[in-house]
Amino acid sequence: MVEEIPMAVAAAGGWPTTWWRGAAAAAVVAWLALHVAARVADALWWRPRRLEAHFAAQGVRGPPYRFLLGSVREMVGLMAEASSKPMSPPTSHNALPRVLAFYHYWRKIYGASVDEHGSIAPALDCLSLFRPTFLIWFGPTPRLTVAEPELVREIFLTRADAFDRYEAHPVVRQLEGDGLVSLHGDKWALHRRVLTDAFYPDNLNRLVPHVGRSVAALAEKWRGMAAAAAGSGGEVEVEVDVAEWFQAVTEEAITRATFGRSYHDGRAVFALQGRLMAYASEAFRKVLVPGYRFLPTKKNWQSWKLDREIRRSLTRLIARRSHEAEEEEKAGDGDSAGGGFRDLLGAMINAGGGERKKPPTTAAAIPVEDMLEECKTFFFAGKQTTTNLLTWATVLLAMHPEWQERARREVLHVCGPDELPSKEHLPKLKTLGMIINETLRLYPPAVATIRRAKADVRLSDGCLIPRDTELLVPIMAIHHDARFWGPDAAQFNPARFAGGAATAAKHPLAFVPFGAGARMCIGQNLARLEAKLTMAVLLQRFEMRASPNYVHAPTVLMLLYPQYGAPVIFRPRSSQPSDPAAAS
Ligand code: HEM
Repeated sequence: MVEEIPMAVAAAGGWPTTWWRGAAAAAVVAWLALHVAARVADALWWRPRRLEAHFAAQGVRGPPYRFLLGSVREMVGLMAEASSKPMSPPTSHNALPRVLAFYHYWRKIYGASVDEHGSIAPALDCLSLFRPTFLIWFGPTPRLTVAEPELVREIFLTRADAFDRYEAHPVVRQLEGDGLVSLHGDKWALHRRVLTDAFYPDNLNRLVPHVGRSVAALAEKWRGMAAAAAGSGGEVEVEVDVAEWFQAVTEEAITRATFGRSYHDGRAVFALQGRLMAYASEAFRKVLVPGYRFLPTKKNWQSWKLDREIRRSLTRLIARRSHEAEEEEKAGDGDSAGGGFRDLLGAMINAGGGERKKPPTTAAAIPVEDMLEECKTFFFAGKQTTTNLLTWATVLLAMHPEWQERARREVLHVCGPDELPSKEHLPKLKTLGMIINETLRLYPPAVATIRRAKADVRLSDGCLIPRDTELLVPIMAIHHDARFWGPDAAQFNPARFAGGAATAAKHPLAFVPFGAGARMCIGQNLARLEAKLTMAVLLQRFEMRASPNYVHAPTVLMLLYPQYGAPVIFRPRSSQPSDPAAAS
């Protein structure tokens, strides 16, 4: 062995040089390792500790930061425990402790002290004014929870330029698409400008007959099921899980809104998108397994294949629509969506104007790739959110027969017992509007939203929020806060909205089911239209009551769901319209 050394030394250019090089390399490696270790230690330990101290100095407290995990383990534990038991009592709407269990628990411990009259405790520093504000840790990232409407105003409206939309996890982004929801800067502004017109009520009103017919078709099916149950000796009624069935209504509406006259092709694409979302939601449950979405599992293969298929179909559809738009332009016919309806895809294609003369895959105002992502976003943002609203509204009407009867009287008075509600009818359904608002207050489909400070931000009260701090706005907590809604905050009382949404609470920003400011939900008119229309058609045709199989257990998995489904019993009303169009 000993003799071999000189040979190796010779081969490497001699002892001294090799020794020197080896030592230098080792030193560099050691320095690099130390540097990386210091950076990692700083990111995972010292920085969180410094931030903790920074916030503590401003009077903001929270659960202690734990290495790497932050508050996640406790948060998951609190949420799991809360969702292990249904609501008690079962008719209660005090759902906050169950849905945002971590928030409810920590707010009691760390929220700024407030006396029993709701006054701020004296001698507190600036941020304490924004009761209840406290700090939690999403891994090593600080997350300030902010449930004070004045501060929400600053985040969403007056200082919105200082905050960015939170960057969702890649699995969530795969679900929601890289459309409006996740865009920033000029690209977001362009898309928002191009799409806004299509969401104006005058345009959406053209969807009323289509959506109305799809609800009536659903009602016909349920009537048929009730008749079949009676035929086999049961009651003339049917129990359905509305959380499942309403998906057909919302899918129809968002497909029409997105594709307009290309509805049939669009429907095929969105059917694929629905399957893709089912796979992606499964991946979402495994989100804590790093890299899971890249593993060549059978499900992942299938979802990659589906994704390719969706892209191919949408690209073909866009190419065809672009060509048609060009032909119409030549013929001087500007009505590219047909029937006067301005659909979202058409709006994006037409945004190119003169650019459209280029082949559709080259640069246009909105490139094809971005249109694809935007269509995905509409499907994600528009379908499940509205399904949840319809579900909770139906559950609440089933739980509150007095309000159900009041709403039915109004619907029968305005629309009659046989007619499908029209666009002229909808604004007259005031009670139904109040019920929908109260549903959005108690059970907001989007329970929270997150912003990230783009730079160090000093708020108007003088408090400093360091760059990259996330701000969690727990929409549901604000909606349930007795300081703004009064002592009956946890009760179902649509009458509080009799004077409109802006004045229903003590603060106009205490009701934000669709967010606020420039990034407010672009689809809220569509969601409200679908909700009013669906409820009106069902009230005309059925009496509804809660099923004994229903377990009241709202829970959150991205959105607010009924944990064990939403079975509701529908009994057809005797003076029943039979709508032949709906049955077809
Ligand atoms: C009950 C139903 C709905 C609820 C509760 C809801 C809720 C919300 C909320 C809270 C935001 C703002 C999030 C934030 O500020 O971080 C938002 C944004 C958005 N919503 Fe909705 N939404 C609903 C229906 C719809 C529908 C039908 C569409 C149809 C396309 C839609 C599309 C969007 C889009 C694209 C954004 C992002 C807007 C932007 O950043 O410019 N939503 N939604």
